[in-house]
Amino acid sequence: MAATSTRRRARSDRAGPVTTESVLPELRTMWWETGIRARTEAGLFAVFAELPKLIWAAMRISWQADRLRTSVVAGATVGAGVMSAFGLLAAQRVLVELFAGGPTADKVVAALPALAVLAATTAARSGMAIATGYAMNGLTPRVSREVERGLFEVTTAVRLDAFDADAFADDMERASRGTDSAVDLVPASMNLLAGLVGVIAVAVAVVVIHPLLLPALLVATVPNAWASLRAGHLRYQTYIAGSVRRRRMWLLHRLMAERASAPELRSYGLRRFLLDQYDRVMGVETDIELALARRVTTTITVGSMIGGVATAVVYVLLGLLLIDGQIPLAAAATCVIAVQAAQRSLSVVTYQMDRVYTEGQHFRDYTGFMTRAAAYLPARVAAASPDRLRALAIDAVSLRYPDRDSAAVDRVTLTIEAGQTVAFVGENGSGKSSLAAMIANLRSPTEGVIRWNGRPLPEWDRDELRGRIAVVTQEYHKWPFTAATNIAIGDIDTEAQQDRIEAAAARAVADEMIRELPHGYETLLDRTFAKGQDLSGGQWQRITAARGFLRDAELLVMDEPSSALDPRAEDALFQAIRDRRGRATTILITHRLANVRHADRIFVLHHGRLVEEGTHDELVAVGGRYADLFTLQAAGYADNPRPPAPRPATSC
Ligand SMILES: Nc1ncnc2c1ncn2[C@@H]1O[C@H](COP(=O)(O)OP(=O)(O)OP(=O)(O)O)[C@@H](O)[C@H]1O
Repeated sequence: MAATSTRRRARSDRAGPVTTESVLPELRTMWWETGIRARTEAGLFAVFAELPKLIWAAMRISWQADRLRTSVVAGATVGAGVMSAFGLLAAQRVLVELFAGGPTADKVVAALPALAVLAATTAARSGMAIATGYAMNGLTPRVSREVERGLFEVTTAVRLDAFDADAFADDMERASRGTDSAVDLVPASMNLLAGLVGVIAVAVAVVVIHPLLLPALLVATVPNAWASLRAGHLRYQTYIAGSVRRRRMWLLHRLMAERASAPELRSYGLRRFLLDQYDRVMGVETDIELALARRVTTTITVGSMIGGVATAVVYVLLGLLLIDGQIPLAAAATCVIAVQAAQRSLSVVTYQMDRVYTEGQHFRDYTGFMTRAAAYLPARVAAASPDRLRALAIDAVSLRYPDRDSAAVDRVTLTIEAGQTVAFVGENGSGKSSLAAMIANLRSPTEGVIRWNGRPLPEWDRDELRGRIAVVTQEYHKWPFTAATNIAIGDIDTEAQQDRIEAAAARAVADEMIRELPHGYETLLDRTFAKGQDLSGGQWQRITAARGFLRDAELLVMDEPSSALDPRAEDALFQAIRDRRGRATTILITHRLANVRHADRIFVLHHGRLVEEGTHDELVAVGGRYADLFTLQAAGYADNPRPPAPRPATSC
């Protein structure tokens, strides 16, 4: 047993064990993380400097979301602060009257006007608090909608190449956290403003009573403010540092708990392997969280201790002033009320400052993302409406993915005439899908130009062009909608008509299969819904092909449409593709070369370059790369593809 495990260890050492670092290299610090961390390590003064900007940002987004409610909240907040100041001064007046000499009845009568003012300000403050709460309840969902919709408007509009950049995915994750923060930032900013107005009101009242009490008030509250801000700062740093780790955790969650990965997880026995990864990533995460908790607790404890001592100093100072006869008893009593009110308001301020700062940082991730993502938005040009396709010219076109040394498509030049069915052929990774994606206007060439009727693609109206091209991608998406909707999204701008959907399904050999589903075309194709169904790979591919056929587009790009189809379905699908010849243009990408025999033109790609082109017969006659691939595949169908290897001679 021990020998077996030693052998196993020795073998795994030689092969290089699969470790978290080799599988999850992102766990290492990345350049953009370092940059952001440096920014967060700016001191507390920088935090103070930032608060007005953050509050302003919150006000702006709130204003954009709902002007009326924002005005109500802002007006009521300032009004409540003003009422606090009047209330405090009225309270002092009441105490002055009550502590004056003379019969009690006379003192009460004298205090009545001030008492009335006190009651009115208290009632007004309560009314404003109710108005603020009511307006806030309506404002929050509107703010949430405003920012979230803004984010989705950008994430659905950015060019496809944005998703190739690793930093973009992280940026987007933090931005979506930022949309939640906006919902917290707006009320936090309003509460902070309310607290500030309250503090100012108390400060004014205290100065009126005795100016010396103001610095004492500051001493009593600044340490807590510092501690809260420091804690927020620490939390934000940790959040940034854990961004990549969280993404990996999320991935591991999905891999271990989702249906899609469940069969392979079991068949390859990946349970232990994934749980190990979870433990290691979680171990790092827990250590970071514990270190953070220690630092936050220390900071808050120190702040509270200093704050407590400072409050005691304020009360001692007040006692000394009273004994010394420097302030009357009524003023001293008002002062105790004022100190408590100031502390209440200041604890609101410090707490809300923490929230505004922390949420504000996340919200800045959102606004920063929105700015950076703008660089990935397609250029807006006054574009012409494309006329019906006559010819597509691909002129010295290259595509280079970020962080890849070689070009995926390398200076390819070819022409496709309207009505032709052409095929892109080549080994895995030769650049077929990348070239098709550029022709379909999903990606832009890094060099060269693609012309639709002689004019570069970017000069045509993007949306109209999209309406003329249908694409069936190799990595099709299983949309969590009904079978009918899954086909209808092939022409989402047009009202879905059942007969069109059924006709498209019939062309893609999907009609009969869909009718056999429990609810026919209305069957939900997602197991996460009640009564939802899943389909086999080939059945999904038929639905995807139907989506491509729905529009009967001028240009149809079909990337590996039949890889999972049975022979009968495959034959019917290619018959439907052949039916388009002369009428509409089709670009076909497939490894099943028997299906491209009838193509008008076959383009052979190798390492991104166009190495051969011609009809099937021409290419076979040339005896080049296409002929090799075709012969190799055809041999698999021959009666006796390879002569049996000669047996070794045996002596009798
Ligand atoms: N989004 C991407 N980011 C980086 N590299 C990519 C990306 N997509 C494709 N590639 C690379 O570009 C090259 C061409 O890929 P492409 O998908 O165009 O090949 P293909 O001929 O369609 O392959 P297959 O027959 O396997 O579908 C490959 O080396 C691939 O690894």
